[in-house]
Amino acid sequence: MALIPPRTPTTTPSSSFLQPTNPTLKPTLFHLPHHPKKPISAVKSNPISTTPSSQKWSLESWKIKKASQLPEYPDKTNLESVLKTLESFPPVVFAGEARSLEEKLASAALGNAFLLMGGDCAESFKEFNGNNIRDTFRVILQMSAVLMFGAQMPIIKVGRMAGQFAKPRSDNFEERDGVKLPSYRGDNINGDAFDEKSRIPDPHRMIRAYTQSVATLNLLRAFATGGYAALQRLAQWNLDFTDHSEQGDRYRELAHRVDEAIGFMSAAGLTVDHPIMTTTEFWTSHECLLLPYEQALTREDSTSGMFYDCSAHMLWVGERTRQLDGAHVEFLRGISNPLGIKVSDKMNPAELVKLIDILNPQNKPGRITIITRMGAENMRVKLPHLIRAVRREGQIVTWVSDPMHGNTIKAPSGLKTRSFDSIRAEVRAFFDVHDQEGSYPGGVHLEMTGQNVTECVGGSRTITYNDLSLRYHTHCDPRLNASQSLELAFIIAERLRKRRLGSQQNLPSLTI
Ligand SMILES: O=C[C@H](O)[C@H](O)COP(=O)(O)O
Ligand SMILES: C=C(OP(=O)(O)O)C(=O)O
Ligand SMILES: [Mn+2]
Repeated sequence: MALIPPRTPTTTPSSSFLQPTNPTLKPTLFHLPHHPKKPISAVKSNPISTTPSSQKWSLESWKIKKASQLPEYPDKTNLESVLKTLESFPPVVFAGEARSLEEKLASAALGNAFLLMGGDCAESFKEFNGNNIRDTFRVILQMSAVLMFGAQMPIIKVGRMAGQFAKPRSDNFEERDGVKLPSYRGDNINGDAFDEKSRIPDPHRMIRAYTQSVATLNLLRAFATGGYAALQRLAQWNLDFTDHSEQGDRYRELAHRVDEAIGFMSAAGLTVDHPIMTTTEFWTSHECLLLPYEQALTREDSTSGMFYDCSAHMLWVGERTRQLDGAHVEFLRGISNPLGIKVSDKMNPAELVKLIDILNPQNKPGRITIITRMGAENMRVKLPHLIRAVRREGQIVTWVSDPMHGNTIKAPSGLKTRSFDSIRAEVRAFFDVHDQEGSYPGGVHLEMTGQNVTECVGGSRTITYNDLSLRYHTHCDPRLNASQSLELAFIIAERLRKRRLGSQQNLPSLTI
């Protein structure tokens, strides 16, 4: 893999990174056409202002666009020097891996695989240790086993891990007891302690985030391929605290059935020590928010001549930064990784069609995952129109539900939380709408952890408002704990199972 040329010094070293520093960098080579689609006729007359995708893209073309949610670094020289260092560092992932994830996502778009994306809302420097990484990985493996059992199709496992640091915020400031400070924006930008110094954006945090990402991915790869993830060990993934719970019992029962199936395969002479059985594939993703960092880790792939953001396999654009003519969309259209688009109830069908066209002009399957997050009621009203508009244009996308971000509420104590019931209701609405529209529910995107935290209320081991403060450790949004995650996986698996049986027997309606 060829590395990008060293950053050309800016003419005005102190200028904001919102200004172009080197407009002569090579444009990307776009993919060859894969799937012809109809012209975006419905959108041609749309007044929404856009970036013509014919305009030249470069690594820095985002800098002349309006960028929301980016920090203003006080010391620009320091920033430039950190970015140069990051540019000289090795990529975190390899482009070929991102391409292989894209292929898997293409099969989820057609209903032949299911995507499980999960991890912290915000990774943190403080909670960086092997046990946390292992526990989140382990609960994702457990959920994947449960889903695979129900769906009987491949489960694509993607962690919100090894790079999920930067956070978009609703408010630029936070006020406590009459003191007003800039908001915390993620450990790669500033600190969450409520004091003036912590809240100043510090570019050196990007170096720490990079090293943490690399170490996290190193351990994930070791777990995925070193024997920990072998299907024969399915029973051993059970976490201690699910031992005497409903979820633990259900999981044990499933593990027992898988063990029996493996015993049967082995007796029949099938090779159960094949890598398919003893290793797993695991990918990483995060929100493509902190553009200077993402640019610094973008490399031209020597095997394809295309640019890949090598900070993660998959990147997504957030609900707050997905403006058609904004900097984040401009950056993302030129990188070749598979992309997610977060979509709330504020998105209208014509705008979505246009955004997909900007980011995937060649209509490549697997390139675009639409992650809807709007609450159950909005979902039932809005999602059908989005699906129909995308289908009318012949655009191929993978539809995924994020049942977390449309359901955030404030507990009486003031802590942010989400109720398990509203999360389940949104997942149910997602499946109902896809059944109704004849489209494919391609996956789920969850904020979750392997730890026994008390951040979301409800679940079968009920967490109440009063319990929230017991183990509320998140740096940003409330996460499902391991037991709640597994419970949700069983609910989704049952829905996938019914869908499978329904399609086999042509049953008309399916319910959770
Ligand atoms: O994770 C998503 C956003 O960063 C988060 O929901 C914003 O939270 P806020 O509304 O407290 O700023
Ligand atoms: C910021 C996030 O989501 P959204 O952009 O959907 O609000 C997130 O996934 O943490
Ligand atoms: Mn979040």
